[in-house]
Amino acid sequence: MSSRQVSSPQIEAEQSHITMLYCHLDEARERAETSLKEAHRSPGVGTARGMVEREMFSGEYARRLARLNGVEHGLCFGRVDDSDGETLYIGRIGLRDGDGEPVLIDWRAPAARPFYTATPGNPGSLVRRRHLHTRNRTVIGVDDEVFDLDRMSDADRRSLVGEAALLATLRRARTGKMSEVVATIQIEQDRVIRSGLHGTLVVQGGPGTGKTVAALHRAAYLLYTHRDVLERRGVLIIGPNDLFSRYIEQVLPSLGESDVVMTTLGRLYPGIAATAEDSPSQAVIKGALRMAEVMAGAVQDRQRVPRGDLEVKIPARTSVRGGKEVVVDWTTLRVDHGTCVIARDRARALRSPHNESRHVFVLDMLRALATAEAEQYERLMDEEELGVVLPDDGDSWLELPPDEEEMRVEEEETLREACRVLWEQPTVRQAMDELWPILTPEQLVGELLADWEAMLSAGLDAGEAGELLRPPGAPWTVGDVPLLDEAAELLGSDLTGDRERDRANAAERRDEQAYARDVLTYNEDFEILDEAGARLGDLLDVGTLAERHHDRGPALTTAQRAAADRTWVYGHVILDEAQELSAMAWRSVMRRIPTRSLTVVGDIAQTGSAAGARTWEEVLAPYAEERWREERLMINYRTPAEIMDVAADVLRAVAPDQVPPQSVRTGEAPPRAIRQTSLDFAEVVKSELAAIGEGRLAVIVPNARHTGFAEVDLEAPVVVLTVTQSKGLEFDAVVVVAPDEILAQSPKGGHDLYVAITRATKRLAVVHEAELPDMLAKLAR
Ligand SMILES: Nc1ncnc2c1ncn2[C@@H]1O[C@H](COP(=O)(O)OP(=O)(O)OP(=O)(O)O)[C@@H](O)[C@H]1O
Repeated sequence: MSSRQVSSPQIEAEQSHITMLYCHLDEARERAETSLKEAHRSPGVGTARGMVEREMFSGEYARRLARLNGVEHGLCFGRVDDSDGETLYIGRIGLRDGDGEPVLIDWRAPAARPFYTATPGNPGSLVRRRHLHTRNRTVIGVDDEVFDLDRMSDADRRSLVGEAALLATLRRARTGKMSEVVATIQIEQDRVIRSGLHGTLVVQGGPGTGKTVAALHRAAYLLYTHRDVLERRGVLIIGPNDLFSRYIEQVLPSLGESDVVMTTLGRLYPGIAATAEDSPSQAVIKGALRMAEVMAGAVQDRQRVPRGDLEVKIPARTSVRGGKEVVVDWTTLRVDHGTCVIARDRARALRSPHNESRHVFVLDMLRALATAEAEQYERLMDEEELGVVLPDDGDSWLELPPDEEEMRVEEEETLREACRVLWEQPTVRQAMDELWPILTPEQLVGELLADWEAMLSAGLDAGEAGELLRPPGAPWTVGDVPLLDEAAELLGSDLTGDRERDRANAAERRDEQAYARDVLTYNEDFEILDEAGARLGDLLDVGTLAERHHDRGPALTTAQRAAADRTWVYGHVILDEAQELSAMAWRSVMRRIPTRSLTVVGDIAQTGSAAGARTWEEVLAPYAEERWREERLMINYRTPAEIMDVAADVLRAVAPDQVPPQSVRTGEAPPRAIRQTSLDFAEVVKSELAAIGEGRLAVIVPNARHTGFAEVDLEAPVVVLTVTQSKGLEFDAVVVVAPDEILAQSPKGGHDLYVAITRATKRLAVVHEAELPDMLAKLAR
């Protein structure tokens, strides 16, 4: 194979093709803009149907416009020529000319695949792969890889010069934001990206092997290939923290895809944004699967019966004083202990969520109270009758004995009415709330973790409870989120008062669905075609349309609806830095994807959380058993070989069974160690910054030294981070401070050190005061 840069006539030829493509893009944009404006002006606005149509059309056109705007930069980046003389241009989206002929192939389309998979040893039918470099809309360079010089024309052969597109990309200074790599996807990454939608795919790879970038391109590929399912159900991407989400947020929009839900483990439970971290020992306790039983125990403990009989005071006599009804006499109703136990057990036996079975418990208890009230009343009557002689009117014997069934119905009605009256009594409600309260997940978890005895009763041992005990109202930690999610499952929704509303809502939804079906049928002739020729009916389903009609506010995208709904079931979930998830966190994630259509991305060797994964087999066993597949990425695109050599020693010391990835680049400055009597890193930072010229630098410090640093701005030239914060990120230069303290800061300290030193793309300096750990012996002094 030869690889060269082509001469200026070739660049000119490519320029005219690129100019033509941008013309098509502009036209497509104009069409979308005009349609959007027309949709806003569409007739019938004001009527319900008009509003729905307007919402529906403008939503779709706005999305299409955003997609077209997102691909402006680097619209076309490649070209392949095959042995039959056919040429295809590869770009971020597909475009057709006026005759419907494809002029640009979407990188995700099957026809584009040879651009990524052809190798010198296995070129398929390709004779040449060309990378086109553009700035704005101008072609500034072209790289060719020629697989079959013999099959090229003489003119083409003469025009070849070369520089590997990949290496040029990798050498660029970092900006603080991850970029897409659509022009230089490598074969092993292509396999990950195009792996089928179904089932669980684990992408295991060392630092810098492109796991994150491949997973994001996979999201774009899956949305393109399975748009029907995935636009309806949504794609969820879960990252380790907000900083990481900010780092990757531009990748999908720049690939023309913005309709995904991006979240973190701390935000998985809607309404809570947990950022605080637990200590390693707390994380281990909260993360163990056993916590599911503890949570169930905590719920059971909130389904109480009194120690003895239940006694509830209710008003016996009231009188109106000063316009107000006041109680002048109370009476006590008593329900024996056994009856209370039966009521509790009957409600529990339903196996419904706590808040939903409260209804059954309360009804049984009200009946018992009403019966007690009736008995008391009868006793009173009997007592009164003892002293009173009824006048004999002589006729009473004539009354026929009442029919048994009639009596039963009458009694039942009296009982129900008595229950209803009792339920109005604050004292009765209070008693019910004490025995079987309506609980929110926040109440259950918050109160449990602030109550040592409650934790013991729920199933934790004294040591564990002591470890987790915290003041009421303490901030939520990331480790609390799976507990809240578990609690939400166990508690269910609060049904009191909601039943009627639910019923009304369900009826309204049915109407809306029928109406939406109507609109879609009505619009069958109303052909809105996108580039792929899809009609409205293909773009929107009845559910989505009905939902938009229902909201009546701004049209909600699937992503927006999904993000606000804890019980939303996604079409696909991508889990990054997945090695950090505890067993309880896996449980929460799996709830959102019962089909197990999941991409799990991570590196067992980088596990920093004490509750994190040791093997993928172990964490996936409860959910996917043997039914998952693995792709391994072995080439490190980030860290140069000089730094990776040092990192490999660390890995050997802390995880000898793990294989370090091979660096694709060499030739950067040797990483060095600087011993100082104080750990003042200002001078080192200054000299490293001068050495990289432009780009970004990170100082990675032990947790205990990370105090007083403001909110991290990844686009600033220098940031100071903990190892946890630096996970998944990269910088041109990295200064690691006090490696001995990083090693000692947690049971996974060695893994943390491995993560810290593999963040650099060019330069690494280690500042230390204590003796340098042996595993860093290869650093230059
Ligand atoms: N095919 C590629 N073309 C260009 N750049 C690439 C390619 N693959 C990876 N890179 C670059 O390599 C760097 C590392 O990629 P990424 O962050 O995805 O790795 P990772 O495996 O997730 O690393 P870590 O485990 O350390 O988080 C990024 O800058 C990414 O853009």
